[in-house]
Amino acid sequence: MALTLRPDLAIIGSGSGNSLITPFWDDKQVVLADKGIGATGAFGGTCLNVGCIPTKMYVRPSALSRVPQEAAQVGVTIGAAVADWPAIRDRIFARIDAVSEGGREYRENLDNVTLLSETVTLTGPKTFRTQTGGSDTEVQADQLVIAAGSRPILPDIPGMDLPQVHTSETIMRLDDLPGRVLIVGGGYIACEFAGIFSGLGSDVVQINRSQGLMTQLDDDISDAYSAEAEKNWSVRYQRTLAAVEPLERSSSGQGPGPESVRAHLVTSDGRAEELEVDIILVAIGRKPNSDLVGAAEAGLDLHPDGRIAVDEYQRVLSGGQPVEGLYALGDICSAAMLKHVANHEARVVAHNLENPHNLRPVRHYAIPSAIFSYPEIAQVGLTEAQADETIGAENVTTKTQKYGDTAYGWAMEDSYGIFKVIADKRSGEILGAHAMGYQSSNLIQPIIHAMSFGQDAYTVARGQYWIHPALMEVTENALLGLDVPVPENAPL
Ligand SMILES: Cc1cc2nc3c(=O)[nH]c(=O)nc-3n(C[C@H](O)[C@H](O)[C@H](O)COP(=O)(O)OP(=O)(O)OC[C@H]3O[C@@H](n4cnc5c(N)ncnc54)[C@H](O)[C@@H]3O)c2cc1C
Ligand SMILES: NC(=O)c1ccc[n+]([C@@H]2O[C@H](COP(=O)([O-])OP(=O)(O)OC[C@H]3O[C@@H](n4cnc5c(N)ncnc54)[C@H](O)[C@@H]3O)[C@@H](O)[C@H]2O)c1
Repeated sequence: MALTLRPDLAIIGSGSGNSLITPFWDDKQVVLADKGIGATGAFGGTCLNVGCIPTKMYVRPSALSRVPQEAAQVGVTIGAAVADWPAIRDRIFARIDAVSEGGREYRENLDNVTLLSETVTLTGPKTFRTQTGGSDTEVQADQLVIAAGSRPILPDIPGMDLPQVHTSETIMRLDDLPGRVLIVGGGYIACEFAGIFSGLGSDVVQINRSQGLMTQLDDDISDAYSAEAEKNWSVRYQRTLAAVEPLERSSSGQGPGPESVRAHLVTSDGRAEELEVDIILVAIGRKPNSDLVGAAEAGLDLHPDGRIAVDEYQRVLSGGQPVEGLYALGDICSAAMLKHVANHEARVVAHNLENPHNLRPVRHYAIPSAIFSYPEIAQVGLTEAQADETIGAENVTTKTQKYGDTAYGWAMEDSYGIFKVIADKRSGEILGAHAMGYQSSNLIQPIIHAMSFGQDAYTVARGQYWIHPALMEVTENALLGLDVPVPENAPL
């Protein structure tokens, strides 16, 4: 028999959606539905279980494994690093699994929250249906938030169901460090895992369709990063994966191990190549889960890439009009699939759910991101090409500061770090920044701050002390190198 729940609020997705259950709802009824994520069906969404947090917890040991190399450049000999994959993996997931399980238990034990650990499908704009314990449950909510995220894309080619073929959802739980890894893709996930595995000691081959890695970034950064990556692991451009086949150990016990696979690659000019590896990571993008929740069938508007369409208040659109009390947030609707964006949208949605007569808009300006690869990359705002197109190249000023030309860069013996700032030469307005190098995700924060609060480049550079000789002088010097006006009574 069908059970019908009529909560004040229903949420699909326990990632960023979980944070919507504020004290405001303590005396009201909430339904939270999540099917679980990754190999363990975990509670709490992508970032915690299979995304930002575990990847960065792998980045740290991988970076430490490179210390002997870096130390040698400044005259210190350290013995070869040995990465203990099971120990690294277990440290990471002991912490993460406990947080995820604790989060699930907390929600299960709240009197005002019903947790449905099932896949749910919309039956109308604010109703959905699930199967729990063998009986249908229908949820008819006063207000509904769709925060169902995104999932990895797998190409439709032979061999994608082999156990050696992974996405970011499974690769972090491997039994052992793989000897030979093929990474398919040249974006965020591919570049982060290429950095992780090569640092820990695997032989990494990364293939990408285009010429260059992270080609969506500013050209100078994409070029510089690609050049560094080529030094640190094997990179092959203009190739795609066509098929994967399993390889068996020969009867003589010789040849590839029982768990190897042969990857069939195709070059852009049609040549076939083969590669034997232990595992393959496919990281060619993610798609929004709007199909999983049945958004189109429920009459919701979708972008061509499958994202749910929302207005500036994160209200879901149907026939071009916002549906009252229906919101979406995070990867399922956002152009920027980033956790800090999903978190901001969740704060806006939380406010709007609680204050339907005083809606607040989202702020999608100066959205930064970092790629925690080796080297690390960080970016915010326009690329130089976008700035040229937006305000005319004659009005654009840029400065690229090398880490190696600052005092701390000398201390590090840095040979590759760069920090590029782009500004409007007429006003000093900062339009963007793009950096590659040690801690670039931190060095870029003053630029994000300045762009968010409308501070001009000169004032930011000279209106505050910069600690000498900290690495942050890279950012200061980049700003000082811009050809921008000095405001009247400018700080000295
Ligand atoms: C490997 C990796 C590394 C990343 N690193 C970073 C980083 O360093 N920095 C950064 O800013 N971003 C990073 N991201 C992106 C970031 O993780 C996402 O942008 C963010 O987690 C999205 O949050 P969300 O709430 O929209 O979705 P999610 O956290 O994915 O939550 C959606 C939930 O909905 C559930 N669900 C989906 N469909 C249904 C359904 N029909 N019924 C019931 N439940 C359903 C899913 O199981 C999931 O738990 C990374 C992503 C990946 C994959
Ligand atoms: N540090 C971070 O903030 C972080 C880390 C990981 C993921 N993310 C988020 O997750 C999203 C998804 O990451 P991603 O790396 O999967 O996607 P991506 O969009 O960053 O990169 C996809 C890559 O795959 C290539 N590609 C696409 N189709 C292909 C095909 N058929 N064959 C071969 N190559 C193909 C593209 O050229 C591109 O290089 C990112 O865009 C980002 O928003 C963020």
